[in-house]
Amino acid sequence: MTSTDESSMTTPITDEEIFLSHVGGKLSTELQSPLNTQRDLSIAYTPGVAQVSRAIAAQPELVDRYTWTNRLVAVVSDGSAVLGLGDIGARASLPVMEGKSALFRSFAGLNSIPIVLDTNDPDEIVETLIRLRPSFGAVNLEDISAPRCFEIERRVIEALDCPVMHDDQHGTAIVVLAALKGAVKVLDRELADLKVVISGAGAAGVACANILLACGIGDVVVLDSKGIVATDRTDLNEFKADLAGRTNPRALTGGAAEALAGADVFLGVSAGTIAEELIASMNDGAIVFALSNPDPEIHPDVARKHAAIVATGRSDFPNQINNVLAFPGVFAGALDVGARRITENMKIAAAEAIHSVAAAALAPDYIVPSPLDDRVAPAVAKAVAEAAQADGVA
Ligand SMILES: NC(=O)C1=CN([C@@H]2O[C@H](COP(=O)(O)OP(=O)(O)OC[C@H]3O[C@@H](n4cnc5c(N)ncnc54)[C@H](OP(=O)(O)O)[C@@H]3O)[C@@H](O)[C@H]2O)C=CC1
Ligand SMILES: CC(=O)C(=O)O
Ligand SMILES: [Mg+2]
Repeated sequence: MTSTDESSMTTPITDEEIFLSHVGGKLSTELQSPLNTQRDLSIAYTPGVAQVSRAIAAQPELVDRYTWTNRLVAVVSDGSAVLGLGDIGARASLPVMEGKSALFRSFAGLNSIPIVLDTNDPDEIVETLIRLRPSFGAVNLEDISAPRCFEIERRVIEALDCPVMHDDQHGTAIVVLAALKGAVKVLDRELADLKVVISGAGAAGVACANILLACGIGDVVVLDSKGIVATDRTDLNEFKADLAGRTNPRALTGGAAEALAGADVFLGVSAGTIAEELIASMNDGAIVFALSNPDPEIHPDVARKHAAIVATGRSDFPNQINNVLAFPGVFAGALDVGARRITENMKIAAAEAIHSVAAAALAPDYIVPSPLDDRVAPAVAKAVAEAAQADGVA
C-alpha cells in the first residue's frame, strides 16, 4: 500500500513540536521475552546465559544465532558532513544518526545502533570499527566528509567481513539513478542523451557521477566550490582529478553558469545555492534535483518556473529523492543472504527496484515512490539479495 498521508501535513510543523518529539532521543531497545519471574531471570541471565556464552566460545559462528548482532546495523559517523550542515561534530550528528536507525527499523525491520566517533582521523575510525566488529552485523557509514570518506569506506570494507556502505555515496547514487529513470520516462527521453551537471564533488557528487557514467550517460559535468572539475585544474585532490578525466566531455571551463547553459539535468549535492537565472538557462524540459538537506540549492517553487521536473531531498515536497529509499532495503537484502560485500550490481539492482515500484504511475510529481510506500524496502531487498547471489558474494 502507498501511504501519502497528506492530512498529516496540513498543520504547520512548529519548532516546539520538533524539539518535543526529540526529548530523550528517538530510539529505545525492546526485549524479545519479558523478565518477570525467577525462571525468566535464570534463563536470560545467570546461570542460563553462561551455557550460551560457553557454546559461542567453543563455536564462534553461533553468535549469529544466539545474539542480535547478525542483523544489527551500526550507523557510524564522525559528524564531519552532517546533511548540508557541515562539520558539526559527533554529538550534534546524533539526532540524524538516531533518525537513520529509526528508518532502518521502520522501513526494513532491522535493528540499528548509532555510533558517533570523537575523531576525524581515518586510522582511528577504521581501527575503532575493527575493534567493535563483534558488536554488529553491518556498517552504514554516514555523513563523513570527502575526501576522507573514500579512503575510510575502502579500508573498512577491506577490514570487515560484513556489508559496509557509505550511505551518502551509494545510497544517494542509487536513488538518483532511480529518479532519473523515472524522469526520463515521464519526459519521453533517453538517459544516454542527457547533459547532466552535478554540483558537489564530495561523497554524494562523486558516487552519483560514477553511477550515471556506468549507466551510459556520457555528458556529465561536475562542479565543486571552485568551479568545473576539469583536467586543467591544478588544485584537485586525487578523486576529483580522476573524475575530471572521465567527465566534462565538452572540455568546459568556468563555473555553474558555463556548465548549466544548455544542460538538461541539475543535480545539487553541494549544500550551496544556485541562482534562478542559471536554472532558466537550462534546456526546455529541464530536470532539477536540488537535494541538499535541509535547504535545497534552489526553492522548488522557483525551480518549477523553469523546469519540467523538480525534486528535493526533503519530506515536505513532492519527489523526495533521499537515500532513505535505498539503505534500509540494501542492508536488509545483503543481510538476508549473508552477503559479505555490496557490489555495483547490487546497487544498480536497488535503483531498478525503486524505479519499478513507481513505474506504473509515473508523473512529473511522482518520479520516485514515497519513502512511506511499504513496497519499497522489500522490493529493494529482494533485488539486492538476488544480485548478491548472482555476483557470488552471498
Ligand atoms: N538527498 C539525499 O539523499 C542526500 C543529500 N545530500 C546532500 O548533499 C550535500 C553534500 O553532501 P556530501 O556529499 O556528503 O558532502 P561533502 O562534504 O562530502 O561534499 C560537499 C561538496 O560540495 C561542494 N560544494 C560546496 N559548496 C559548493 C558550491 N557553492 N557549489 C558547488 N559545490 C559546492 C564541496 O566543494 P569542495 O570540494 O570544493 O569543498 C564538496 O565537493 C549535503 O547538503 C547533503 O545534505 C547528501 C547525501 C544524500
Ligand atoms: C539524506 C542524507 O543522508 C544527507 O542529506 O546527508
Ligand atoms: Mg547523510
